Amino acid sequence: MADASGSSMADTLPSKEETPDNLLQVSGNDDVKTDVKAADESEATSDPSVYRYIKEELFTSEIYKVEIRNLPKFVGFNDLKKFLAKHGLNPHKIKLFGKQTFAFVTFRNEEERDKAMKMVHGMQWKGQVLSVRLAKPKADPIVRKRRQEEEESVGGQPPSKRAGGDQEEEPLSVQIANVVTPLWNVPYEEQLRRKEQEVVGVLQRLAKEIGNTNKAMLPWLFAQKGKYNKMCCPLETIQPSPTQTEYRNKCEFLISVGADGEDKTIGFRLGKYKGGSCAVVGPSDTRHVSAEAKRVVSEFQTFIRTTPYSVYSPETYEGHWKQLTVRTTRTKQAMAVVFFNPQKLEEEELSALKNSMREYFTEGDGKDSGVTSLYFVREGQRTSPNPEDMPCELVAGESCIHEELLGLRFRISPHSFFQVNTAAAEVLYSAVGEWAQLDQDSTVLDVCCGTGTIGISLAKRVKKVIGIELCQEAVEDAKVNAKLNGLSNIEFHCGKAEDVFPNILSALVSPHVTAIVDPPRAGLHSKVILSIRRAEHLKRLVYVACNAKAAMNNFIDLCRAPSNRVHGAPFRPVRSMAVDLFPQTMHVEMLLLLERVDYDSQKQQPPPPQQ
Ligand SMILES: C[S@@+](CC[C@H](N)C(=O)[O-])C[C@H]1O[C@@H](n2cnc3c(N)ncnc32)[C@H](O)[C@@H]1O
Repeated sequence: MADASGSSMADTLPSKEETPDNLLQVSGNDDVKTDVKAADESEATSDPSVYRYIKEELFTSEIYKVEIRNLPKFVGFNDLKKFLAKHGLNPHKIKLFGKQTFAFVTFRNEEERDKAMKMVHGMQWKGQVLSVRLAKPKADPIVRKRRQEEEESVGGQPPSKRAGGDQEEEPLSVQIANVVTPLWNVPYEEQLRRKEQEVVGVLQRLAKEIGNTNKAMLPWLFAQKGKYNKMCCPLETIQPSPTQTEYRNKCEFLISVGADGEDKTIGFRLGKYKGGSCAVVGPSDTRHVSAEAKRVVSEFQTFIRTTPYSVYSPETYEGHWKQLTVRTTRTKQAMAVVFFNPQKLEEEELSALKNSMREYFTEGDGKDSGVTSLYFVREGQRTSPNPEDMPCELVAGESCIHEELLGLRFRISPHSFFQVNTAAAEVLYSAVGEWAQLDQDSTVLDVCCGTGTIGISLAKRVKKVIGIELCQEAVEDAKVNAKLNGLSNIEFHCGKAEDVFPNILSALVSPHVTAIVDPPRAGLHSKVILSIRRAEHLKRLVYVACNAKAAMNNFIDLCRAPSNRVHGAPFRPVRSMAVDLFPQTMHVEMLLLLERVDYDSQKQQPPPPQQ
């Protein structure tokens, strides 16, 4: 699962995304309480510092925010998103508040916001006349919390000390383990059992949903539920990760003040920014981080402590050092990408800093750190929501790293996605290959293909592979990777799957088409699902889900009865399995094989479309 930067990463790591801009991420009604409070405060507060994060050169959609009032009762996040999409509006974030009849919606720019205001204000929806007005940006939670603490402070004592009394705190190594590897003290067998249970829950729910949305499947469903513990299909034994510690090949570390009081510390954030904490703890005791990554962190920490530049504070927006991303490979290469806010530094100062960094890691004390690819990112200069647009300068070494997987070789660029657990990805891809039942006549559609790993691992068995991927850098990698592995029956297309997939699919005439989809956490856009449904020559689909709950709507749409909206025979789930790519955390990857219902071979008439 991942994000636009390429992280399907079912990732527990605190990341740079917890900036104020992202605290109001598009979501359903999950954190209603916090945000009702935030909504009140965005009206009430007059403290200007809580809005300091809105600086002209930074992208934040909070400045293009509106409040839509008088919504019909019981509309959900998806209803509102669809309603706005129907009118050509594409919001950046939507926030609804439980049973309330208002929502906050942000846009990417003034033009889109103004268009929404004009269009939606006065519009009728389910008998309600909507009203729209400008809304204030959300207050920065950490600054708000500090203000609160100051107000509550008695005799200068920080509130944490007052509340804590004599209670002993757990050591920092335990506290951070609880945050980033919450299952660290659970035996691995038990971790696997819990994850399998999660997937059982998903398949049981899917059985219910299929029953509700496709009555023609009820006899089949009834038999399946009877055989498979109320699930819609059999669940095979969960596949463990070959290694359960030090397995991560990519980690995003923050640079901040250490929870132990040490300045300029590189590590994981102990609490959430939303909860008012910026302190970090180094990864030396963190189980899933590799020894190689720990070495890079340690060298980087030594280096930044020699520089005159302070750590960036998301509270004051001052300071420089912000984040370090480390990627390592089995081939003993390491990519380090450091995020630095230049503030008002002159170009010469920045050049001098980059030169000293280059020297340190190529000739100085850092030369044994293992870094083979060193990047410098000017963090404060982001003017767009797309992380690929961030200027990423190569300071030393190679521009890419290379990983080995299933006997193949893969180039990886800084923005490209790559599964974070290489050994477990081999288990996952092997199962995908087996389940897809391919032969020399098959055409494979590798949807959300990243650096081409899945398609490339299958290409020798099939006639043709077509990969589709949003990230330009990943597509370039995928093309190089096909060549590196001597493959010529494979092509890659760059774009959003929802834009390019329908045309690719309708142009395909082969009767042996299999789709393998591996989308980011939120799942596939409904346009992709609808075109899969319409393409009746596509009989088999392997769905790789890094968040099976979030993929539920996709599963339901693949299986629901045909209707005016959904054309083409439905699919039904026939096989499923979990693969543990993320030991010590609750995340797990789920595989679901779906096959097209073949009415002909069942001597069954397709049911009339349901309205
Ligand atoms: C979970 S990763 C899977 C990548 C690849 N299959 C692998 O195993 O390495 C999801 C990929 O989808 C890409 N992506 C995100 N949104 C997309 C979209 N709308 N259309 C196409 N690709 C998208 C991401 O850049 C990322 O590379």
